[in-house]
Amino acid sequence: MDDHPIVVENLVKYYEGRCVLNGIDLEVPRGCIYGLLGRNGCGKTTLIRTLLGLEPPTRGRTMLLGHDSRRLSAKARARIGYVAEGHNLIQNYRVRRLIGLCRDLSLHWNEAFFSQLMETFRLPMDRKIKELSAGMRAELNLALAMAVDPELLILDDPTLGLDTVARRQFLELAIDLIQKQDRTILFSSHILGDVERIADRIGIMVAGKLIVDCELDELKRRVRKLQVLFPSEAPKNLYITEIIHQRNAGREMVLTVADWNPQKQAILQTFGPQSCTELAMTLEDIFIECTRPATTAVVEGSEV
Ligand SMILES: Nc1ncnc2c1ncn2[C@@H]1O[C@H](COP(=O)(O)OP(=O)(O)OP(=O)(O)O)[C@@H](O)[C@H]1O
Repeated sequence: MDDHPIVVENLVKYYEGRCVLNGIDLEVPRGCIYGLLGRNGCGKTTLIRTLLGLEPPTRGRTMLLGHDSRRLSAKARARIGYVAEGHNLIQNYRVRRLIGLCRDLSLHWNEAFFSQLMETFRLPMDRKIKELSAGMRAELNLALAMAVDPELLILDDPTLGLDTVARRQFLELAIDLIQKQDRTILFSSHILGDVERIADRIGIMVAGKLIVDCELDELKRRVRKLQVLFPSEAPKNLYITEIIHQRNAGREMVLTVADWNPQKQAILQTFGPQSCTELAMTLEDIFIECTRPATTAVVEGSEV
């Protein structure tokens, strides 16, 4: 359990009779930066809130740092940093006062690291929270979450509202934190380039299910996009399993497939293609293919 600060077992969550988390299993290893992806409303925030014990599961359970999320002690909570989506902070407090309050309340406050963050973000200490821009609020929230020197940092869309420079600074800080101290980070984001830059493990959720859960390199190795040209009309059905997406246009077929291997290649060859060219894929391409409405393929559980 210690090697996996986040454990999710068969998690099911219903809201008003509607299933929003549908049997999620997940283990995030220590020292990992886990990027949680998914289209709007697929259940990322609900999963994160359940992990933190802010929402009860309907079935299954979640564990943080070896403790059941529903019974996290104050001591365990002190080892976890959390930035909620939307950056809710006490609006009438001035920045300086809020920082003081958080410093007083926290069991572990890393002043040196916090000063480094404030040096980076340069926030106006005497301004009220409600007078800050959305980006400034995001920066303050991040700084406060990181300053408690968390062993586990959970961030729900943390760079929402940050400009390009601030986003890059945040990503560098996150990498710093993880490399120096072997901490674990789980973050959700819609900015695929950022995720690709820092995450080493990826989860992709579709309609409450975790359809992808593997290392980023592994995901890129396993999901292939092929442009295949046939002498006559491209066949409608290749009888190859785990096709994520297939688009036919006359003699041409563009195929996105999980777990491309020699057996599948041999099946393709029986259809006598003239040429088969592999197309480069970014994480964003893979994400788009995996979250298309017709997608049923699953790329998960690949323990590397
Ligand atoms: N308190 C709630 N009561 C009822 N339904 C809810 C509640 N919270 C979330 N939902 C629903 O659960 C589903 C998942 O929402 P959630 O906020 O987890 O998605 P998300 O992936 O974080 O979306 P986004 O990327 O837009 O933030 C949505 O259909 C949402 O409307």
